[in-house]
Amino acid sequence: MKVLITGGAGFIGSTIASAFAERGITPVVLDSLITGRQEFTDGKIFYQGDIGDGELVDAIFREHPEIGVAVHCAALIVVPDSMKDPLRYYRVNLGRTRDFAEHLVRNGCDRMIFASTAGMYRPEADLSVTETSALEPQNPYTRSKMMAELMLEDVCRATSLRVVSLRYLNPIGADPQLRTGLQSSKPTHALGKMIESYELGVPFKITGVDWDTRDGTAIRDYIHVWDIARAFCAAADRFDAIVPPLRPAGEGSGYEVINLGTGDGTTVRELVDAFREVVGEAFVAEEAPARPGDVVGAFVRPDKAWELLRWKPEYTIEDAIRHSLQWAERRRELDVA
Ligand SMILES: O=c1ccn([C@@H]2O[C@H](COP(=O)(O)OP(=O)(O)O[C@H]3O[C@H](CO)[C@H](O)[C@H](O)[C@H]3O)[C@@H](O)[C@H]2O)c(=O)[nH]1
Repeated sequence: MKVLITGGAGFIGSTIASAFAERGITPVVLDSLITGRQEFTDGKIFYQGDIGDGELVDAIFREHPEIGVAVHCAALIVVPDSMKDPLRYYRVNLGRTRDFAEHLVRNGCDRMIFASTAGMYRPEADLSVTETSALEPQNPYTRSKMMAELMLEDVCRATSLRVVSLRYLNPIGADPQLRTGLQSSKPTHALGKMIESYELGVPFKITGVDWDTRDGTAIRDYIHVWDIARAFCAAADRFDAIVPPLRPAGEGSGYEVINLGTGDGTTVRELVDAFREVVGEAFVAEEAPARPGDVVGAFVRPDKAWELLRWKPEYTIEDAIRHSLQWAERRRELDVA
C-alpha cells in the first residue's frame, strides 16, 4: 500500500512520511513547498504542487493506484498570521480542503486522516479537553480547522469518503533519526525560544506567571512529533475498524474524531525544569508579563486514542527537548550545505 501525504515536506507531514516508510508503507508526498523544505522529500516520491490542483491529484492517483489512504496535513498554521489575514487562512485551510476532498472522491480514495487541532475546544474547569468538550475556537486558524472538519463530516455522510480526524496541541521534538524537524530557524514557540536563549547565553523569559494553574504559568500539551506520527500510522492500520466502509443505513457518519495528548500537560515552569535537566543547571529563566493574546491553555485526555488506536505517547518531554536541540544543530548544517 502507499499513502498520499499532503504537506509531506513540512514538520509534521515529513515525520509522518518517515514513520510510514519504516512500516513498509510507501509515502507519496504532495507539497507546494511554500513552507515545506525540498530536502525533507529526498528519497521519497514527491510531487510539488497545490492540493487544490485536480489534474495533479488525478495524475498522482493514475501513477500510484496503490494509494489506500490520504493523510491531509497541508495547511497554514500560524495563529497570529491567521488573525492578520483570515481570508488566506479560510482559502487554504477550508477552500483547498474542500477541493482536495472532491479530488479524493473522484479518484475513489475513501480514506482520509486529517491533521487537526485540539485548540478548537473550550477547556473544562480543570483545563482538560476530551472529544466531548464544547467547541469554541478562538481565532481564524482554529476556526478554519473546525469548519473544515464540519464540512468533511457532511461529505462523509453523502459520499464514500471516510475521515479520521486527529486533534492535538503543541508538537515539539524532531525525527529521532534527525532526517527532519522544524523548518524555521527562528521559532517563536516556548521550546524554540528556550533553545535560542540557551545558545545565546541569555535568560529565557517566562511570559505569564499569574495563570490559575499548578504553578502560575500557562499549560500546554507538548507532544513529541514522532508520537504524533505513530498515531497517524495507527489510524491507517486500524482505519476500517474505526470507520467501517459498509455502514448499515443511518448508522455512523463515516467520520471520527480522536484527540492525541499526554493526559496531564506541562506548564512553562515544568518545561524550563525539563530543559535544565537536559542541558544543566546553568540555564536561567526570569519572569515576564504574558504575551498579548496568550491563553492559560489546556491538556488533552487521550483515553479514546488508547481505546481506538492503542496509542499513547512514548517519548518524554526530556526526549523531545534533546531531539529539538540536536535538530537545531542539524538544521544549521543543512542551511550551510
Ligand atoms: O519565550 C517564550 C515563549 C513562550 N512562552 C510561553 O509558553 C507558553 C506556550 O507558548 P507557545 O508559543 O509555545 O505555544 P502557544 O500554544 O501559545 O502557540 C503556538 O503554538 C500553536 C500550535 O499549537 C500555534 O502554532 C501558535 O501560532 C503558536 O504561537 C505560553 O504561555 C507562552 O507565553 C514563554 O514563557 N516564553
